[in-house]
Amino acid sequence: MKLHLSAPSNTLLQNNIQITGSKSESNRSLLLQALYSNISIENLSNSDDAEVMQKGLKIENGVVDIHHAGTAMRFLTSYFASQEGKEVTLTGSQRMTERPVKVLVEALQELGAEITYEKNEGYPPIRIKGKKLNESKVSLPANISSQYISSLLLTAPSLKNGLELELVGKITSVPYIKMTLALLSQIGVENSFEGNTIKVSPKANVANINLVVESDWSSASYYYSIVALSDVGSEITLSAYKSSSLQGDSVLQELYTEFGVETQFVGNTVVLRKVEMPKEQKVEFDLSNAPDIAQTIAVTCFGLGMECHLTGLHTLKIKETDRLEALHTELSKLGASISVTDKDLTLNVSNTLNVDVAIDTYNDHRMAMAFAPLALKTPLFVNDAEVVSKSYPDFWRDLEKLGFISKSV
Ligand SMILES: O=C(O)C1=C[C@@H](OP(=O)(O)O)[C@@H](O)[C@H](O)C1
Ligand SMILES: C=C(OP(=O)(O)O)C(=O)O
Repeated sequence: MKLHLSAPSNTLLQNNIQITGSKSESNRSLLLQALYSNISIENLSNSDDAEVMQKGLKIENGVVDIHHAGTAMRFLTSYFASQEGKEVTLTGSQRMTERPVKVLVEALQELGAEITYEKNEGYPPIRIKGKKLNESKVSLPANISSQYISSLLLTAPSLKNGLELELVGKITSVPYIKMTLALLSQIGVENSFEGNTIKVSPKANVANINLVVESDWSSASYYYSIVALSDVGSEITLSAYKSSSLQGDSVLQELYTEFGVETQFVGNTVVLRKVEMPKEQKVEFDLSNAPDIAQTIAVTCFGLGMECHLTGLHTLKIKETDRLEALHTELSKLGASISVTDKDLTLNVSNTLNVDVAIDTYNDHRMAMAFAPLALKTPLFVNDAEVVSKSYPDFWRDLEKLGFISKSV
């Protein structure tokens, strides 16, 4: 589906949007629920990634296809490795077969798991024969993806002796590890994270508990961008959020003050309000703790004609697409002056803003959603717009609620 997207006739925006549950919290909660059946979940994400996770967890034997869902691929690897009697092949989309899992597979093998590669060493598809994992200590590199660590931690309480992880190197995407540990704490699993060591105690049963998933902050980022690019006085209310969030992307509240967006909590909603911009016309952010909002921020800066220097982006090359290359290509098409390395991005001021550019999305939901707010500045096309369903299936419908005009062409 190719969409042509243009601005609302009134760019003084006023609306309420209900955003689906965090896919990160959902997929963690689902895995814990598979281990402890008396966990219930509220505000589960309606995303493709949560759907494939639910389907995957039901399979006992055979092929589990998790499409583009990185969390499902990584979380299910430890889960199936520790499930005696189950034997599965975990696979996914073409891109998933290019996203590395070696660090996780090797850590699990050291714990006693039986996992083999079906095609290329280090990458899915992988064949897993579930076994009792008897070892309880392992070290692994922590600078490639935090999902490997969360994967081990989620399965840890079901192991006979729990788990002790030693993280080697600079730890990336730390808030996601803390989210995993916080959810373990919520269900009563003891854990600690001191220096480079994480310990999780075993737990046979948990008390009945209802996990309430907060709505997705990464999805909220597109509204931060929309408000940043709209008229002073615009206001969008998002629900349902918690003032003490487990999601690292809630840092948007601070970062977007640089773009004239104020955030206020009213009950379980956040109100985003556009105020006068600060004088500073350049931002520098280290996003190693919030990699999923890099695309949103780069596009906001371009739309506002601001310079930016984003660092800590070393994980972006192995996500749904090489996001650094994708940003470079698509922002250049629009007229940006941009340079990228394998870990940072620099946007210089450019006076060009091309009209009706067709944005390619590279099977990456965040490419589609990050560029959409730019329609407030110039009409554009979005190719393969359906990719948004990976995390936010209602995205285009919600933009229409704000008055954006989207036409399938
Ligand atoms: O654990 C999680 O839920 C996630 C961790 C992050 O990945 P990395 O740790 O690979 O950066 C993030 O990009 C992804 O969208 C979700
Ligand atoms: C990187 C992402 O997802 P995953 O790694 O779970 O596929 C994302 O949603 O931006």
